[in-house]
Parts: sequence; structure tokens; C-alpha cells
Amino acid sequence: MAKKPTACLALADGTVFYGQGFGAPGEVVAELVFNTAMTGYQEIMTDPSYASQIVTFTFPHIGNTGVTPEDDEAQDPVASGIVVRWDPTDPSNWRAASELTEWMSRRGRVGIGGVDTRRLTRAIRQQGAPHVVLAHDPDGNFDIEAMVARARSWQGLVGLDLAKDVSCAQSYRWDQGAWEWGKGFGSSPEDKPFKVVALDYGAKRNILRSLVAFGADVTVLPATATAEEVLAHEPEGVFLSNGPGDPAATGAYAVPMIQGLLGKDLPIFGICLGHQMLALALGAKTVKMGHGHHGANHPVRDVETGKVEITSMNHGFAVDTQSLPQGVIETHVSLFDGSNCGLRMQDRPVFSVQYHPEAAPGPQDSLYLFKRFADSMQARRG
Ligand SMILES: NC(=O)CC[C@H](N)C(=O)O
Repeated sequence: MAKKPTACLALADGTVFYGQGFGAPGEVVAELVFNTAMTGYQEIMTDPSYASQIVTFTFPHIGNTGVTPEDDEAQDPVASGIVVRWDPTDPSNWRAASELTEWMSRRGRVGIGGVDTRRLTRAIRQQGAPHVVLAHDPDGNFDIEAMVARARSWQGLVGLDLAKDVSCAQSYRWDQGAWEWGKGFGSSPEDKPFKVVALDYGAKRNILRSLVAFGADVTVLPATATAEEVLAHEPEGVFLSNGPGDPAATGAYAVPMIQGLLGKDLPIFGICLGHQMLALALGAKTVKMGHGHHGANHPVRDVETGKVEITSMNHGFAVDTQSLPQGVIETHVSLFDGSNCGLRMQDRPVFSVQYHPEAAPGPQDSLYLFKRFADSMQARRG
């Protein structure tokens, strides 16, 4: 006999998927996306850019590497919930410190297993990321009509400002180390680290580690810091982080802060939300995509060299290429749909990318961008 469903997922169009609940009981409303990465579910769930989103994993064996604090991209899981094909797999990796389901229960995150994720992914591709309600009730009581109504009336991510909610409350110095791969810089005693201010709009830890790996001494500032507050640190370069929500909704703080830095002859490097907000500050526009890009194998072409990088991606908004003003060059494009994936100012060391050179999870093809940022700070020293 089929098991009684203990979780269900209701889409705003009325489609309902039943399955087995795991993690914490509860009900969440969010935007539903799919992620095609074959590994790294923990990094994905703790990436602050996933606030107010539920992630469908197209890879079926979720749980197989367990969970380890070393792989957290933030203090806690941030994605509102997850959808998987099978019940979570038992951990079989030597690094596992706990089990996925137990970790999710402790951290109050909802999951549903036993869902036909191929069918669901097709629905997401056709509809564009739908608004959904995910409920987990061990007794199996669901008010489907109320769930669909809640999904329908949810405002969605367009216009939603989430970056300042996931940002740090106070500034701090990143002292939790670097990855090994950037080493090389710092090997000689004359190497003086570059003073970098990183604006935290929901920064992934691996970005901060990567900045340090390429020679930075990183001070992290809250999302609402002003240009004056940033400049008071006398940075040699400024980094703009990834983050959740609509970039256009940060117009009250991030965009004017960036505009205040643009005239200052400072290297600026942005990733994902940071890229989008830099584009807005330069006078371009951002748009909501259909189902967005979420995965660890997206091909991107470097327009200037012709080289193709395989990249990690997580975004549902994009910079409108047509809106880039004069003096701002498109540097990278997605080979999946031609959307904008990078820009730079023609006459200044100001550049950004839509994808994630820090990986976590994903390939490390694009690490050179951290080196480019370090090189521009070195050049400024003269
Ligand atoms: N990873 C990110 O920084 C995401 C940026 C933005 N929230 C988007 O979805 O496009």
C-alpha cells in the first residue's frame, strides 16, 4: 500500500505534488526554482541568495554526503525548503558530521521527497519560477485550497528587497581563512595584503575566502553602509557581494552607495547581485528572467578572449544588455540563452559577473577574476 503523504507542494496554478516530508514540520510560501548541480546541496541551501526560494534538485541522490559545518556558506540554511526525487539518501561521506534531515529539523527547514522532479522541472521551465506553498505535516492534514490561495496571493520576488535582511548587523574583519588554491600571493614577506571592503548583501563565505586567497585583508560592511562609511576604511578595492531578492529594490541604499564610489578611482568587483546593482548604478536596467539559472555547469563565453568557462550560477534576475550605457562593455554571455553575464567599465578597473567564480559548489574555471581584482589593486599601488 502506498505511504500516506506527509508533505505537499501546491503551485499557484493549482497543480499539487504529494510526497514524504522530512526536516522540520511547517508551511512556507516562496518562489520555486530548480538546481541542476550534482553535488553541493548544503552550499546551495546555505547560500543567502536563496532567501524566499524553494529549491528542486534535479539530481536524485540528495543527502549522500551528509552535512558538515565546513561547507556552510552562511550560519544557517537560507533556502525556504527543498524538493527531491527520493527520500534523502543516508550519508556515506567521511566528512559528514550530521545527516541532512536531522540538520534540517534542527534548523527549521522543510523538505519533500518522492516528487516526480522531472515533471516539476518541466512545469518550472514552462511557467517561469512559480509561486508555491510547501507544507510538511507528519499527520498528513493539508488544506489544499488555502495553500493554493496563499501561493496565488504571495507578492513574489519582483520588487522585494531582501539583501539588507540577510546582511550582517555590524562590520567585522573576515578572519576565517582562505582556500588553498589562491596561495602564491603572500608567500613572500614583502607581500602586503590589499585592504578590501566587502559589502555584505548576503555574501557567501567562499567569496570571502577567495578574496583572502588572492591577497586581500577583508573588512565586511553591512548592506546599508554609505559611500562615506566605505571610504572611511581607506580601501584599495571594494567588493559587492551576491544576495537575494530584486536588485532594483536596493535603490534606497546599495545603488547610491555604489554611485558614490564610482568617481573615486577605486577597483570595484561585483558578483551576481553585486553585478546587477553595479549595472543599475551605471544606469543600466535589470529584468526578471523566466526560470532563471541555478546550477553548476553553465557555459559562459568571455566575449573578449572567446574562451568558454563552465560556471556555477544562481540568479533569477539579469542585466538587460541593451540598456548598458556607453563606456560599459559586456564581457561575458551565457551560452544557454545569450543573457548578460559580465560587464566592465572601459576606462576604469570596475567589473562584475553574473555567475559565481567562487564556485561552492561548482567548477573553478573563473577563479582568475579574483586575480584580476588583485592585479587591479596592485596596479593602483603603482
Ligand atoms: N546569487 C545572487 O546574488 C542572486 C541575485 C538576485 N537575487 C537574482 O536572483 O538574480
